[in-house]
Amino acid sequence: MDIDGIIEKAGGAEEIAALTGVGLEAVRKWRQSKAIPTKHWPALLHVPGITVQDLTDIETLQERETNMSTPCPSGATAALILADGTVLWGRGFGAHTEAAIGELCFSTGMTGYQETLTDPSFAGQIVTFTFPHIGNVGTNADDNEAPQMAALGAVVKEDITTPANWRSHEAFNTWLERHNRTGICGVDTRAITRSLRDKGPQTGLLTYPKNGQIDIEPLLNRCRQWPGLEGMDLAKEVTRPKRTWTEGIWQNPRPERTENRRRVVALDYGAKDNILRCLVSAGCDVEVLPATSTGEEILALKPEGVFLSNGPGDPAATAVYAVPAIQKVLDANVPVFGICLGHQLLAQALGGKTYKLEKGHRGANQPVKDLTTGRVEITSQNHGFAVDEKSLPSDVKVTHISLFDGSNEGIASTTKEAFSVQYHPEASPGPSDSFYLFERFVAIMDRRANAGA
Ligand SMILES: NC(=O)CC[C@H](N)C(=O)O
Repeated sequence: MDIDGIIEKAGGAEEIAALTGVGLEAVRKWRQSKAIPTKHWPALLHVPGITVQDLTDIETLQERETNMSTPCPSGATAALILADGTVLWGRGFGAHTEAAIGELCFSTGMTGYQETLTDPSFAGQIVTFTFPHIGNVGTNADDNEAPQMAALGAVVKEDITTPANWRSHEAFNTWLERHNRTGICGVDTRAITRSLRDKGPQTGLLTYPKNGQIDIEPLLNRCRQWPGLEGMDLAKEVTRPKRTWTEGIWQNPRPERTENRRRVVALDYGAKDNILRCLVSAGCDVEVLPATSTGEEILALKPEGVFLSNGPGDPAATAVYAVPAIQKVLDANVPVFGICLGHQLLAQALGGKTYKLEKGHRGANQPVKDLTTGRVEITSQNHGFAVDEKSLPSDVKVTHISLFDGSNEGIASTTKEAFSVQYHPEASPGPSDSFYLFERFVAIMDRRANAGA
């Protein structure tokens, strides 16, 4: 509500002047300056119908207008613009850009910024890190989850310092620049996080122009025109060509199984490399196929199991080509294991639906309960969509739930060898509580091989 709205609510300028005792002249001044000095708040709050929320709304509106008309404040070289009109000025780093536009999200992980930014699931998104010291351990050649950086940009609190870690090969800002991606620091990441938690997902625009000229109005319009992630199939943009994957994880919780290895086809909807490493370490020989592979192409490789990877975008959009392929695999009675986007695709292939979460889960400390064992796992997560449990047919059971908001975190078919989880058991970054799922997948294939299936 703006000033005029408040005055109207109180019955007009004369009325409000009389009720508050501030005088008509003062009320006129509020109108001109579009602000109400806080010293007048207590009197205003006695006016029937006027709430603290009304007055804070005005403050926010006014701040926005000041922000928008302010030319780049001294020292600021970049800005993060939100679709609701909020402008956060800061210092840019990495590659210059006039406008990087995407869904603004936040991740609460305290480690693993390099893994997060190279996780293809973040395509179409700008990541705000709630942990303030991003870039402090630099970057290295081993921690990428994919060769390209998928996230559109990074929003961080503190300035990027000289890397302090023996594994660092390159400073975070030069690494970002080499990946042609932009960062902004010096912004209030807590305020962004609160706003995203209160209002839900929002479009953000990151600008760090070479010439230093930032004109907010046209950029805000561009930001508002971005259609949002819903309906976007991004898996086909980040998927990689067919390849054989042979590398296992570096710190294997168990010795790698060298005998009776299982032939697995992994569908790459935007797969993180560490998932493929986990499959290899658990005992799989992994052939990776691109996202759009058909059921026939998958089955032609005679897999003993099919793995469905994580990935970006709206699972309902990717389902158009992925679900028919997965259904072919299920019809052929080949065991299926899915992670994150793979979980959402399996749920749809089994007859369920997905929806956009009001508050996405992103971070490495998300508690999940395994309903079959009662055990609680601390998991790594990164998703903005979820499986709608109400849409699941009766032959699909819920196996895991989030202890943060009760949303679905895992399913299993009661008639097929198919199961999946919404979280990231490969945990890169994150705790390795959930490695057992890779072993569970291999155990299913072992059982079938031993039974001569
Ligand atoms: N990490 C993932 O696979 C994310 C899946 C999906 N893009 C989501 O946001 O829910």
